[in-house]
Amino acid sequence: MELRIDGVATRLGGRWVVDGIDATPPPGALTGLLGPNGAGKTTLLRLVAGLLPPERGAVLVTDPDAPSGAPAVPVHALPRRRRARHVALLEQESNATVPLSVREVVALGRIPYRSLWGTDVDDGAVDRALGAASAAHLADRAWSTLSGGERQRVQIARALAQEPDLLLLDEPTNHLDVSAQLSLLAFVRDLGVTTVAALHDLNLAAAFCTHVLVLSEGRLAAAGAPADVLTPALLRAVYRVEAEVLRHPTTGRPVIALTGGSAEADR
Ligand SMILES: Nc1ncnc2c1ncn2[C@@H]1O[C@H](COP(=O)(O)OP(=O)(O)OP(=O)(O)O)[C@@H](O)[C@H]1O
Repeated sequence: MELRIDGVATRLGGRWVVDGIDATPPPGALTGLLGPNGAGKTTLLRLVAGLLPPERGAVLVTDPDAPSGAPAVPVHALPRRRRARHVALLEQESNATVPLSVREVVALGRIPYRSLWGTDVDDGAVDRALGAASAAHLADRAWSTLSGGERQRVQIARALAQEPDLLLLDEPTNHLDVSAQLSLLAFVRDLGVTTVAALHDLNLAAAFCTHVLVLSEGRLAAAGAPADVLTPALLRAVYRVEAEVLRHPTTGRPVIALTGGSAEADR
């Protein structure tokens, strides 16, 4: 799915928390959404998901159900059911108390595909999603008994079960051990689906993302390939840290070595 973020801005609590963002994440690839706490990443993901209408600008997507060559449309104008089939958002918080099994939680991702009368669930899609998220072994467990990392895998499986054309992930590596972080990001990178993931780990972003968007106080501070964007000057300006940017000996990707604390605190 093609996605264009066109001058998007919105206020929350009377403040512009997303303030005029223009970006075109590459279709079919993994884009990292970076920036310090409070920079506006979650809010931008909710705008892109169509859950929050922008006060200014528009989030434009190609409608997969429209004839080819049809113009892009604002995502929040897509009918809800159609949007739910094509756009999946994995949010940061999950409710731990719902009395469902893991398989039932993942099957929630299939709701937009159900016929009006049917109770039919596409077990194949649920199984594929559980497998892809390395959560097949959890299928019969009660959701409320899972650890944080296990819950995160199941949430990812639910988003994948939706078989979206646009996948939006808010800190998907949260709670995951290092091996699960690597396999999740390798999986979504190779999925061929337009994916935007808010990430705090700059080295994971540098290693797996085709493109990164760096937000700072609601504005786009930089966008492009990780090697072009993740420079010491950018890290100092946006994160207030001192860092050296090395090259990975085998992949050639940037490796960020933090060398000092807050540049602000050192002043
Ligand atoms: N409902 C709300 N009302 C008022 N302010 C809000 C609301 N939701 C978010 N904000 C503020 O908007 C700003 C952006 O928040 P957002 O959650 O988008 O940032 P973020 O980059 O995802 O942060 P983090 O890395 O900490 O998750 C923050 O200053 C936050 O306090």
